[in-house]
Amino acid sequence: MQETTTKIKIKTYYELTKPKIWYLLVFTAFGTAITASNIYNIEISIATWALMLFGVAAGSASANTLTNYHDRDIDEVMERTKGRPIPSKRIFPAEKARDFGLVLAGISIACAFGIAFTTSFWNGMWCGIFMVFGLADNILIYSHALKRKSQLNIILGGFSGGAPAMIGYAAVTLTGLWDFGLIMAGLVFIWIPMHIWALTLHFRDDYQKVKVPMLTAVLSEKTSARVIAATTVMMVVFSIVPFFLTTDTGEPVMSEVYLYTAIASGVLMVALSAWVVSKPTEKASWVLFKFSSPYLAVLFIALMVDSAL
Ligand code: HEM
Ligand SMILES: CC(C)=CCC/C(C)=C/CC/C(C)=C/COP(=O)(O)OP(=O)(O)O
Repeated sequence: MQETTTKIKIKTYYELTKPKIWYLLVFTAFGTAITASNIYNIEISIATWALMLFGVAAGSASANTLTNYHDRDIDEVMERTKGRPIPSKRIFPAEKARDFGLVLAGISIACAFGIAFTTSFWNGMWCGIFMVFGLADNILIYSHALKRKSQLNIILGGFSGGAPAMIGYAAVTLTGLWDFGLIMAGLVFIWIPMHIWALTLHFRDDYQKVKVPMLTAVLSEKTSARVIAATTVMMVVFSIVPFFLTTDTGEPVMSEVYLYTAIASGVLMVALSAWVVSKPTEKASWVLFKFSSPYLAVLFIALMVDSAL
């Protein structure tokens, strides 16, 4: 049956937001909220869930849409991105995408601050602050300011990756926000280099074509593979930190369930990164990249399960 034009348009705008990416971003907010709720025994209202999850989805979708709009010139050239809605003219003029992204940004900020009415005033204020920070860091600092200029673009531009986790936590409680909340957001931040540098090693020719200085598109394949392995080891070592955290009553927040999950999944990632070092081929880096998202999801599942035990 012929798909209606409206249905095609909705699917195209949905595709523009890069849903595969914000599914995981929303999942980190969800996982952080469940973990905080279990540790401090706090009930999360339906209204708070709705504002938090929809807000993070809208915020991440907005960031992805507005960075797609900003990068429409290089996306048209890169093999990996030239089929996207803006370069392929399935959304035309491109300003329609920009306006869509701006509306989503407004909705996401309203949702985040709205948590002031469902949890409490300062919870909502902090959620709003983290949302504005996430949008600004990803759109302005990463995409506009650093992506085409600095080999460390994903470092300063990567803090936004932790914003959903901070929003998920602050939506539930401000107790432990700057230690346990920050650690969970830090799991996402420290995961980014392995995640993206494995991908950019795989697509190095694409990035060289558009002169985007991703570190592993600029360094030699051999050095890039070593950098990826080093960031993977750093990520795996950091992933064990939650096991040593305690509440202010000295209660450990995690048990061996989380510890063994983090170690087992970490060993797999280190082994994959060792494969990239031994054979810095496009295939090895692609496999490491494809495993990176499930790996992060497994860590957040372990946090949720262990905090419920
Ligand atoms: C500065 C930070 C980041 C950069 C530069 C980055 C870059 C990328 C790129 C270029 C892709 C491939 C997209 C495509 O070809 O369609 C990708 C995929 C993805 N990213 Fe990231 N990313 C970053 C942070 C994050 C964060 C924080 C998350 C979630 C917590 C995330 C989740 C994903 C997911 C789920 C995919 C799809 C993976 C797959 O296809 O298996 N990314 N990312
Ligand atoms: C709360 C909030 C708003 C948080 C925002 C966090 C966020 C959207 C992170 C996504 C980062 C990301 C996937 C960048 C894509 O890089 P790229 O544009 O270089 O990828 P591309 O080459 O595929 O276009």
